[in-house]
Amino acid sequence: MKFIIGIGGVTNGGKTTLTNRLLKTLPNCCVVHQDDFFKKPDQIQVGEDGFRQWDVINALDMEAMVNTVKGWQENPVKFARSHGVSLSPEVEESDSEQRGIHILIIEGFLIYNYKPLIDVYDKCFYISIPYEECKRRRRTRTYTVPDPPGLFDGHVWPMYLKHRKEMDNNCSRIEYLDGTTTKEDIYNAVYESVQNSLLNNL
Ligand SMILES: Nc1ncnc2c1ncn2[C@@H]1O[C@H](COP(=O)(O)OP(=O)(O)O)[C@@H](O)[C@H]1O
Ligand SMILES: O=C(O)c1ccc[n+]([C@@H]2O[C@H](COP(=O)([O-])O)[C@@H](O)[C@H]2O)c1
Repeated sequence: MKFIIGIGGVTNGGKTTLTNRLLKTLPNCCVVHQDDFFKKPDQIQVGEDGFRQWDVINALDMEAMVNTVKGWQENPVKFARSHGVSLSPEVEESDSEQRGIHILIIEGFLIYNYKPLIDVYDKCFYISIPYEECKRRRRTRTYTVPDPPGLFDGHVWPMYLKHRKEMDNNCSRIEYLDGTTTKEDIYNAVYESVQNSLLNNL
């Protein structure tokens, strides 16, 4: 069985933290990080506001991201091996590539704002945190391209609000998580919800 989990959420909401924990506990679990598909800085347009427009879907090579997801869908065993993910004995010892549960986590801040991806998820999660907490966490973070002064209020947060509205209209299956509760509580809620869905799908 193949099963795809979406972990979306606002920047610094805790997506990577949650994903890394799930990767350690879910069987045969691979990941696709949306951040790995950012285009190069010289390909990112400068907007009328004077900022490079990083927080829009065009800043990402979404075609390449979808192709990576398709690669997993076509052969999750091959994908796991080529990404150094260890497989359960049930899968390793079987002659059939189809045996066992294969899980893919798709993690990122705009994973529910791109039409070709919306229908791939078996489970959709979204982590939110309030403005002040988001701004505080973002200040402690260094991206490959550091934030210029004013980027958060001038671009990041307004784009988040816009995409959030778009996403709420696009996808009705999302389970919302409060990113200000503890890492442990968030992980437990998601793990339990995934387990229930896996049992129902068997
Ligand atoms: N539940 C939480 N409570 C407090 N801090 C958190 C929580 N989850 C993540 N963080 C912290 O917030 C920051 C951003 O987390 P990260 O998982 O990298 O976010 P994202 O991948 O959504 O951008 C990190 O410093 C992380 O330790
Ligand atoms: O990873 C990069 O190359 C990169 C370069 C410039 C900006 N980013 C920021 O990455 C943010 C999304 O990632 P995340 O992990 O904070 O959800 C988004 O708000 C962008 O402004 C990321």
